[in-house]
Amino acid sequence: MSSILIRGGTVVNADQAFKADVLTQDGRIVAVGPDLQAPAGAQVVDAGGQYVMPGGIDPHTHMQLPFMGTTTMDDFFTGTAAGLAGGTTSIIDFVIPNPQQSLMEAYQTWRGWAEKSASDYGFHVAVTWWDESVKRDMGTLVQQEGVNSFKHFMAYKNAIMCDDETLVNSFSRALELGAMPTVHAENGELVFLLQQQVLDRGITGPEGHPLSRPPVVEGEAANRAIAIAEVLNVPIYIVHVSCIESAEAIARARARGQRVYGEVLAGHLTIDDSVYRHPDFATAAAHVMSPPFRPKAHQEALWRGLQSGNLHTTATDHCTFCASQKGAGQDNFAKIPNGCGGVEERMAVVWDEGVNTGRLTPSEFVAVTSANAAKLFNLYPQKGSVSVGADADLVVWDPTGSKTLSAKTQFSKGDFNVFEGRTVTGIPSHTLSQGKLVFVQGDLRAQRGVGRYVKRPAFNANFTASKLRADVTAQTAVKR
Ligand SMILES: NC(=O)NCCC(=O)O
Ligand SMILES: [Zn+2]
Ligand SMILES: [Zn+2]
Repeated sequence: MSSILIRGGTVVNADQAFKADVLTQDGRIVAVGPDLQAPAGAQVVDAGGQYVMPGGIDPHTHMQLPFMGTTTMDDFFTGTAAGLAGGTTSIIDFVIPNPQQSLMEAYQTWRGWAEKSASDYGFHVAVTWWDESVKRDMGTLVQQEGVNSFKHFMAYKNAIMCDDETLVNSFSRALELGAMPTVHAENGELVFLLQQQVLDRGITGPEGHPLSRPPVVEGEAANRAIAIAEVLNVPIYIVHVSCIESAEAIARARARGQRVYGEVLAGHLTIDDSVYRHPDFATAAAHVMSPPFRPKAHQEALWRGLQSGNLHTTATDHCTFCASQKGAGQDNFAKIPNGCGGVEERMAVVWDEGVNTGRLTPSEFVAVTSANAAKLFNLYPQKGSVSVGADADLVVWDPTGSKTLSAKTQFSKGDFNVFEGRTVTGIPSHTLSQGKLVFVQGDLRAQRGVGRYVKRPAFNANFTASKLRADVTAQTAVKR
């Protein structure tokens, strides 16, 4: 039996914050309340002056991803370990089948890769093509494997991009199954065209990347995906919302009563597009991800989206490539592998820029770093809540602790840190995963292979309500 008593802290949940001790036993929270006694043999963590919060859930990572001719630096062990160092105790990663590859085959491959994880994890599965076997496999994944969300890339033409026919088929199937469709919203045809045009103008460096993926390209795809979801009466989740255009598309749809949810990345909240004009190729290329970082005005709109409740989760899209991998696009920005890190820094960056500036309360911070993702992907309250019976995935958060983020001190295997030199105030002092201390005052004790695959059952309430609404508002024929 292993037990930990976290004493003297302020428990922060998404709905309230209160002074209480937290007792864990065998991987679960068994008591939350004042003046708890430590059972014999329990370890005691002094949380005086600190917050005790649900461990972060990063609903968008890519560990060990084969992408654009190479594979990310962080695998499932190093990436989840880096997450634990930053207070993130669960990730939801992506199974991405090649077009024509069976979904089940790809799913089994990713499950194998993920066995080395140090923290708990789940998978969204991408639908990159369509036939009857895809439809059948979606059913197996939901009903037998605990996958309740499917991803659709509206970009990456000639690779994993979905056309509208696939979107419509897959969204319809997701509705039948009670699974959440999610989209990477960028118009891949326009990106393809603009990449050619920018290259033809002689712009071959990383500064061409944002020129080929302007906000309107993201806005068009977000509007299209939302419209398809509206017609089909299915909820939809838009990943890495980076700009005013797509944030407004979500806000408009929600104002019409549509169930649309939005995710925003720590990077898009804090980094602007000036990085692409850095004179050093490696520095500029290290920031190449899609959608790209945007002019500053977009950042404030994303914060307002989180504050207003029109955007719901914060993620990282953690997808690390090193300088030599990014060098594949030395003469052509379109060949630079897309992706940046952040799983280790998300919590601290969102706290520092969100809570320390008064944009978010500590409870709102918990909502956007864990509880909302847990609710949207049906993990709540097992995850995302400090309550009796929940998993003992916790972070003890020191609001006065400070550190300067850097590639030199990060645990992530990438050789670059997009938050380099940023000093953040508010950092984890302790992280607990499955009731074990895995990070203590800078000492990372992550263990390879102890992370568990977490099954996420199909949805009920949102989907039942959407179906009921469709029935109530159904068109009727005139009886003549
Ligand atoms: N975001 C990115 O640039 N790389 C990972 C794949 C994706 O999420 O689009
Ligand atoms: Zn994406
Ligand atoms: Zn991604």
